[in-house]
Amino acid sequence: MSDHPFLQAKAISKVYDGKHSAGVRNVSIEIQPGIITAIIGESGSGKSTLLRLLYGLLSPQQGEVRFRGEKIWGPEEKLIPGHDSMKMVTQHADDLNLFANVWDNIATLLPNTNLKYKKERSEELLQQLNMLHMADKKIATLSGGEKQRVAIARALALKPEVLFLDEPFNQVDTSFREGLQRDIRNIVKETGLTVIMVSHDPAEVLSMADELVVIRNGEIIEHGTPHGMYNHPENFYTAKLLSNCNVLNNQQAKELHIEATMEKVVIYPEWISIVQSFMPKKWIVAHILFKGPYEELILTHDGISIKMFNLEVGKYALGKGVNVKVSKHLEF
Ligand SMILES: Nc1ncnc2c1ncn2[C@@H]1O[C@H](COP(=O)(O)OP(=O)(O)OP(=O)(O)O)[C@@H](O)[C@H]1O
Repeated sequence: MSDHPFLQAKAISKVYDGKHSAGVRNVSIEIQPGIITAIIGESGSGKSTLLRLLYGLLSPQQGEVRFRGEKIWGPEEKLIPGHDSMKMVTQHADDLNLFANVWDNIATLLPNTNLKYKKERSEELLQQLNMLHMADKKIATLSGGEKQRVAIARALALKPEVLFLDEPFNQVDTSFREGLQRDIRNIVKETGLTVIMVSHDPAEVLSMADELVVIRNGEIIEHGTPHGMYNHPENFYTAKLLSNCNVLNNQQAKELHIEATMEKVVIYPEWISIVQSFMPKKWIVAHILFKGPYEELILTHDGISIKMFNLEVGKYALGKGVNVKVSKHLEF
């Protein structure tokens, strides 16, 4: 075992020409092995830039990236940048041979020196990604989600230690996404693979990642577990990234019996519930958005709107008056 950190960025910066604020500035981060780390942030915050710097696709202008103590060289320093133990899959799954079948797309990456191993490893990869039944299918006939599975199997063929995923599920149907996310989690659990992913989808990162890293304007502002960050975000920016939350000022919050000391009050929709009460019903059901298993209700009162989830679908009609209770709130 080496004493070096697994994967570490030390004060790295990459600022694009002519854009003083765009890119990544003075970022230090240590990636833990064997878990899924997700980098999240609003559009243009520098997520992809950070991922590419860690992978060696971009060279930092300052600072350095080290993998097990070994420097990761960028494209300006090395003909084949990065490290053999790292692979990246983007949303386009673009290195597939469209005219070959699934099996050949994977098997061609494995050496011919041991044909038994080649067959067993191809089978294992297809099994891990639930594609064994599609081994004979031509890539061109696959759906976006199936292609993405093959791209991931290819990336894993030579057993890299780190897999980078850049918005990997963007082109994948929602129904297909959860299965793929589960399979990746299983691979991480079974093989000890390290995954570093970029995503803008809160549901995806909350369910997939072990560690979240939040980036704003090219700087890391906080990191932690999905559970911890969701329930106790240090920053308003993080709360907004992770939840489609209600934001009120402290005066408006008084209408919900919240005496806030700070200016902004954040209430996640699931922290609001309708209660039976003899008090006058002051909140009016202004909109109902049917979501299948639940409804999203917009309640209004005195120019204030709040959003909540209602599991008792159909119970509250438009225009009905209700009373509400808030179980929790955040202040910023
Ligand atoms: N090659 C480039 N040349 C100039 N500016 C760039 C380049 N690549 C990215 N940028 C700028 O750097 C900033 C960060 O971009 P980056 O792609 O890292 O953000 P992101 O958080 O991944 O965004 P998104 O979620 O929209 O993909 C943006 O303002 C972007 O316009």
